[in-house]
Amino acid sequence: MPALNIPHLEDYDIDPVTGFLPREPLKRLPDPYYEPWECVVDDLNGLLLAGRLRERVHKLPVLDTTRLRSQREYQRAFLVLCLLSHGCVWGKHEVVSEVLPACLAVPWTKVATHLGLFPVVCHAAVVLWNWRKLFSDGPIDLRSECGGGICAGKHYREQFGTIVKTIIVHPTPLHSNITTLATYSGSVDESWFYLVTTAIEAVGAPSLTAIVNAIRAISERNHDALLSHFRTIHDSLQKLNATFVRMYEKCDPYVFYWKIRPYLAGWENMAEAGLPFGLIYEGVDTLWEEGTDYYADMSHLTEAERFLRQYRKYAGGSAAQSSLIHALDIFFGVEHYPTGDKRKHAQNQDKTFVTRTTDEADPNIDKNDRYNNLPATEIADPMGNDNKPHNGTPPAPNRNNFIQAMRGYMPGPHRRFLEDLSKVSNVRSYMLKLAEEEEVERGRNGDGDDDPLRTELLHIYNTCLHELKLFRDKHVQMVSLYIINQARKGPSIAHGGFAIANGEEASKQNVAPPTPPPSTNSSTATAQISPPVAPVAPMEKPVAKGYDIVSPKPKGPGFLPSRIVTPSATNILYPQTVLSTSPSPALISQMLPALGLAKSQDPNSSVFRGTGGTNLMPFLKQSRDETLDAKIVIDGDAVDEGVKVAGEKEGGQNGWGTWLTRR
Ligand code: HEM
Repeated sequence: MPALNIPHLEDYDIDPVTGFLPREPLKRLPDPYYEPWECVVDDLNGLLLAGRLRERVHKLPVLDTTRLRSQREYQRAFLVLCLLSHGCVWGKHEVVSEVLPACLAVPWTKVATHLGLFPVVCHAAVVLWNWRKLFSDGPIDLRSECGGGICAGKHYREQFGTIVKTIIVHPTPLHSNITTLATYSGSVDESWFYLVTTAIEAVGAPSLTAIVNAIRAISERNHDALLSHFRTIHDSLQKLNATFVRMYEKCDPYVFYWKIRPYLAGWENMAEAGLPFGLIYEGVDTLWEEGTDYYADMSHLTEAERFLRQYRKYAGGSAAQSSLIHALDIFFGVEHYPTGDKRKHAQNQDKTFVTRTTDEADPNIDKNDRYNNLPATEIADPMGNDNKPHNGTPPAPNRNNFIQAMRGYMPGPHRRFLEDLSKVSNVRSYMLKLAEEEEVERGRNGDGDDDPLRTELLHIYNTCLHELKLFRDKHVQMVSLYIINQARKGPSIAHGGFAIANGEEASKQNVAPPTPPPSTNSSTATAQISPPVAPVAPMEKPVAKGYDIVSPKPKGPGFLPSRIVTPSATNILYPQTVLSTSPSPALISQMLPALGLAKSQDPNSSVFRGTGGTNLMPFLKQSRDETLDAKIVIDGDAVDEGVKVAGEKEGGQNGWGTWLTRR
């Protein structure tokens, strides 16, 4: 049998201990030449709050990226440029900017190209390269041995001058050992959002070594070793799930949706957020290409085509870009298909691979979704490593959906790892072969007892898949709470904290004007308002509902409010004081350009978009179901029936997660 080309983690910038995370990211670029960038990052939150980030950015020189010396320096530069660029484009309560100035666009594009990325914020920037340890000898974890958690009541001996004191650290599972290097909003919620994901990468790291070792164990037919690697992966998956739900502890869904998420949006499918064509990278897409002396002749293009050529479109940051989850999917043979394509993993029915292609007409598939039109990917040689599929059936899984597209947003070496892993990962095929043997044995003896190790392997394979499916269950619940519920409820302070129209401008728009405080320069506030809103019906008597925003009964088309209530004593500095007398969230969304991706949505709407532009609920639920489909069934029984029942209780209708999402 030809030797398998099993990837070595180190060849792909993957650490055997920390996985896709570097041992420790660089905290600051060491060359003083890059201080102008670092200084703006130091002031980022303050500048955004003051509405002066763009002003400061425009004063930056166009720095040369050839002075960056190492991969870690490039990674730090990329994070810095993501922070400045997304801050600059989305602003804070400002009209979105569709041009990125050359001082950011040029170096960002160069650094991104070096790292194999697109110049847009991504999981690698804000999660993999955006943390540091608080105690250098502690773990990269949200549970710190130093602070307790797993070390109940640990005693520390600390020396104070000549006195040695014993300090008892009280155990609490809430102690953590990591913090972020930077955030857009300056909020602890944003830090926590990234840190939970960083910790997930850390607890998932041992599974990467186990994945490559398991593939090796299969090639050596070493079942004992294979079982041990499966156990490592199972352990990682359990920790991953336990870490994942800690998101609820310190990341408030409201803050996430209204204050954090807008910064993570990209410029694809973002017409509603104010970028209908994408973003112009000033100084990057010129007619002349300096390096090659190439002149792009555009004379054959229409004026409209030339206009559109100026813009670039990229999806925004999402943990869908986590190489860890992709690696697990590849290893277990989880197949993802275009959203709406309900094909099953045919193995469970007839032990063949799926053979249907996307050419078949399927009314559920959105043909206009570019993620549904990607080329098919290769899959591993099943079993024989001879490029011939197992059982002679054609391996034609077509992983051409959003999840596949997200690989374009991973660092080049990590993406290559996934590609190479796909070529050698024969685990599923092997497990199918074991399942066939088990079935034959059961047919013969009425049980599969002749090889308990084989039964155990099949069991743990399914149990791991069950954990992965649980992760996706919990994820769907989390997305409901953090996105869908927030969008439906609308901003909970009068105007989401955004500047609102006053005086003449407001009356033009039939918006009740707030009274500015005496010292306020009204022209600055009105300058923010641009799109006209549909006329609204005359006002009725206000209805106050405690701290809730007045929810008017919709009349007429859409969900435009039937009335707006005049604030009697408006105080724009403390808008909470006029909560019950403010315009409805729906109207606010329409009158303000500055909400970006944060929008209230019709509660009856069924389409909610992710930062990557997916119709997120059908997409995420399908992804979860596809994980379940990969389980191996023998004679109609899942090999892990017991686990399934227990898990379903946890993720089912009466679980605490469900309670949370109903709040
Ligand atoms: C507040 C927490 C979170 C929210 C609101 C959230 C939201 C979303 C959304 C909207 C998508 C759809 C894709 C898009 O359009 O961007 C998505 C996909 C995804 N997210 Fe999250 N996410 C959260 C946390 C996480 C964490 C901590 C992970 C861990 C790695 C994660 C992993 C994924 C993965 C792997 C996908 C791709 C779909 C799949 O494989 O099932 N998410 N997420």
